[in-house]
Amino acid sequence: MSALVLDGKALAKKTEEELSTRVAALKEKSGGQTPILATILVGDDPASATYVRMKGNACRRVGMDSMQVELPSSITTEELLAKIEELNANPNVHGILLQHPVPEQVDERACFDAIELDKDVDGVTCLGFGRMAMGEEAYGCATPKGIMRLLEAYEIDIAGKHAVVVGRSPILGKPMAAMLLNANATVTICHSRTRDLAEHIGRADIVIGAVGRPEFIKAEWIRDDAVVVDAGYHPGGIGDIELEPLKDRVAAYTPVPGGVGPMTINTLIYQSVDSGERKIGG
Ligand SMILES: NC(=O)C1=CN([C@@H]2O[C@H](COP(=O)(O)OP(=O)(O)OC[C@H]3O[C@@H](n4cnc5c(N)ncnc54)[C@H](OP(=O)(O)O)[C@@H]3O)[C@@H](O)[C@H]2O)C=CC1
Ligand SMILES: Nc1nc(=O)c2c([nH]1)NC[C@@H]1CN(c3ccc(C(=O)N[C@@H](CCC(=O)O)C(=O)O)cc3)C=[N+]21
Repeated sequence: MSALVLDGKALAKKTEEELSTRVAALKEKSGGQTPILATILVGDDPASATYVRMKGNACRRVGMDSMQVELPSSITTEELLAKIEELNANPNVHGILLQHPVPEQVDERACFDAIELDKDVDGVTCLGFGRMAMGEEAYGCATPKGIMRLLEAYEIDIAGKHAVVVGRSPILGKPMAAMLLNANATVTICHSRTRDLAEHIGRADIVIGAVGRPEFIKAEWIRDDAVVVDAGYHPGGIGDIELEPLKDRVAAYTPVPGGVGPMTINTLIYQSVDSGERKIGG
């Protein structure tokens, strides 16, 4: 039997149609105002520049504006904090994205946490994470929230299932685990100090690959009928999971590309529209 393909690209496209309608309605009501997402790119890493450009393009597709801030790689923490404060104070800015990673002399955590909670549409602040983890209202961290939206759209059962998250980074693995826990999964979090990784993965009903190493998670570790979510992305369209041998024996999987990536961007835009509606009045 061939597996269900969790098509993030298609879901993102469909959602963009709904978002376009909401943005147009907001514009109509407010005499021309649209939600605005400010993106901050520090330095000249070409991959980061591409992602930020894709985020700006997605804003345009739904009729939103974006404000693209580009800063030199020599910037200090203080300078970046000052820029974030300026965007916090700008009433025309409804969401702020600080692209990760920033240069190593910059305190990324301090800069993420400087983002005002109601503009944290990428879900990267400690406060937003804490609220989300406690089940309070907050914008979700974009990649894990995008994965949750994808699983929900395909009516994948989570409650009572054993989910194994491989990776515990602040903007992916850790919030992913909290979201799955809130959805009543039994959650195992694996990381670089985990022993017997293959055995943990072998017990998973749902596997989330977020390791950052190409095809590090082997197909043979994953059991038949698992739901496989590959959050990894490497040049050439390779994920963190060896997907090819799984395609005819698991229950469902996210393709790379076209799975998690488009949902990350879509979630950022979705939450920016939510923020715009709250501030402009939807
Ligand atoms: N599609 C999308 O929208 C996005 C995709 N990504 C992709 O997701 C992947 C992960 O990204 P990110 O979370 O930022 O990466 P990080 O490098 O920040 O985190 C990687 C995690 O994997 C763990 N890890 C590393 N080696 C091993 C190992 N040998 N065994 C078990 N765990 C290990 C690390 O453990 P430890 O904590 O112990 O160091 C860490 O928690 C990357 O491929 C990235 O490109 C990321 C963000 C968005
Ligand atoms: N503050 C912050 N928030 C992020 O969400 C964030 C970040 N920093 N830093 C980097 C990672 C990476 N990331 C991706 C987004 C979309 C695709 C994506 O759409 N990929 C396409 C393919 C893209 C291509 O063709 O190159 C796909 O998977 O189909 C990938 C990766 C967001 N990130």
